[in-house]
Amino acid sequence: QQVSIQAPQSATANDFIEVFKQLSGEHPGVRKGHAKGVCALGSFEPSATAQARFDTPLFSDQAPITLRFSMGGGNPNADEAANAPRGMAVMFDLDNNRQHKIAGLTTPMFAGKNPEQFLGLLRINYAIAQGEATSADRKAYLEANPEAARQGEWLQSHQPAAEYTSANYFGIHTFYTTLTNGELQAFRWTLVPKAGETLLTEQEQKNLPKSFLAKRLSERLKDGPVEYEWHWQLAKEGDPINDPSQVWPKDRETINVGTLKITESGGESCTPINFDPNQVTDGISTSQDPVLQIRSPAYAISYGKRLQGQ
Ligand code: HEM
Repeated sequence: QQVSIQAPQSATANDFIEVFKQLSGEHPGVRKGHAKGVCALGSFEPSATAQARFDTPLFSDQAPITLRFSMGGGNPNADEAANAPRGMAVMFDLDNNRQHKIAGLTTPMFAGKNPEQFLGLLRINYAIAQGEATSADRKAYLEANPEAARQGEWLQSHQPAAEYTSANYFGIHTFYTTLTNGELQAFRWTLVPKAGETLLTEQEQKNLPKSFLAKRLSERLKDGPVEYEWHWQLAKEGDPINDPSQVWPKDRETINVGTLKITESGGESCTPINFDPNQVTDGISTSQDPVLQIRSPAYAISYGKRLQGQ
């Protein structure tokens, strides 16, 4: 197979399921992305500011939440000390049988401005693993597709968090919310641990076993709940809406829309959930970010396969 430094012309949800399988092998019954993870439970308390400014049932009342923390990638035995993205997914159980879902990463940006750039990067990684391409090919690809390089650069220049609950998680994509005056406002979210970030030292990274995050989580929760503030950054005219490889300027107005409190971990309550972030409640809508859009069919294929034991 010829290695191309151009991103492919097209990328389908099935292309991703295929390349995840190539990169990580077949693991029947588990998620095709973020295969390794742990469930948690808790509650969400909206802030008075969120209730005053945004017209959505997401902020009507306190709500139970079901969460899953995970390692990026399709390997259920992933090394948790690696400089790799981690995920946090939350389902909010709202009144009147409504639900809202979010799923973010520990990196502020994604590895590509569109699915094609990300797919090209994964294909080069696979070609390298097969001995059919070299790191020079990868470098040439990233020079031709600089947006696909940003997430990797960020990961190389930041130590991973010491615990699942001591990291910031970024929603990355743009969503819209309805203001109480009826206008639409574009926003991006971040979950910020109230106790702050703690990072692995390079020494710990070398010595830790492959799996330590689920244990650290259950030990942490023995000391009491862990809390996150949920920050919504509001767009200004001209901010990139549909490009998840670009972050917005830090000075944008940011609202603390509420507190997520995590009380328990373990069990299987999150296993049968498809945390598709396009499944939003009333008063919230999705942007046309093509990476956000392709997540629905990719998650649905993965969900269907794992429910069938494939
Ligand atoms: C082309 C882009 C992407 C593809 C093809 C993709 C694919 C997948 C797949 C197949 C799953 C497993 C779903 C399941 O079986 O329930 C998954 C899980 C996940 N993805 Fe993505 N993803 C993409 C982009 C992103 C982005 C941009 C983020 C964060 C902003 C993200 C965060 C997550 C998280 C946190 C999970 C784990 C959810 C859980 O715990 O169930 N993904 N992804």
